[in-house]
Amino acid sequence: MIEVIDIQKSFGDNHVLKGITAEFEPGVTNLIIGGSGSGKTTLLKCMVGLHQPNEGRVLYDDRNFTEMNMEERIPIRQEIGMLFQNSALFDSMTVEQNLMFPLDMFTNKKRGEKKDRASEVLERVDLAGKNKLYPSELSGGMKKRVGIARAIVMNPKYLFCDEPNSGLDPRTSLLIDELIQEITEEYKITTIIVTHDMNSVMGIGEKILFLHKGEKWWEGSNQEITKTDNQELNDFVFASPLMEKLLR
Ligand SMILES: Nc1ncnc2c1ncn2[C@@H]1O[C@H](COP(=O)(O)OP(=O)(O)OP(=O)(O)O)[C@@H](O)[C@H]1O
Repeated sequence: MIEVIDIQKSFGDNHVLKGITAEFEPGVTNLIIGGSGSGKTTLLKCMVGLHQPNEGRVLYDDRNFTEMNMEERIPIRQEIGMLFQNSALFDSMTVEQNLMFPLDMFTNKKRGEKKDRASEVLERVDLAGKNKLYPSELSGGMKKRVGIARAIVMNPKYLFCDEPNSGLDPRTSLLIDELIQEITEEYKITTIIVTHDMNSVMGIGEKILFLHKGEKWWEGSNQEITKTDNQELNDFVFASPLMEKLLR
């Protein structure tokens, strides 16, 4: 479980996060949603240590990440998988080399073991046999799958996904969402997804945190989100006329 307790973050005079407190459970997909500029990415960066919050704490299974120095954070960092918006694969490396990169960096496994692990995770994301391809030879959806495979290659306890559907068509988005949800359940990962995609919210929003102007405005599930009378949340959920038609 990850807990954030009273997280505050400012950039100069811009008070972006105004005291966020939340819990993220393992084995379920936790979504952070909100309008542009509401502070979603800033919260995610505070959680993984890319930003230092001005106030508050981030606890990884009761371990106070915020007060650790760089060296003390290493074991927790190794338990974190990250899926970036653009998949962030190394273009000059094959799929297999991309997958072996974290294993080369952080483990003493033998080459054969690393290759086996790369093949194992590729199979898990339905890309068996694509080891020798380069990212330029893959579709956007396949790149995301490789990104997911790389994020889980170290068997993470925690998985952070920043806009996992950006740039994908609706059908591929759905498949990527389902894959993330399956992996989360299967390996009991604490998964946190930053998104503003309402399809994802309705599809895999088991636990949803809605940020508004740097505050936790609402939290609940996708079952509850369409029934709230919270005005700002309704404005977000029903921003598209299609959602209005389908869900009202
Ligand atoms: N490194 C930074 N330096 C200064 N200001 C920043 C920095 N990062 C974010 N901000 C500011 O923090 C606010 C929240 O930005 P953030 O990226 O967290 O929002 P968001 O909810 O993720 O938005 P979006 O959905 O558009 O990605 C914005 O006003 C932004 O300008």
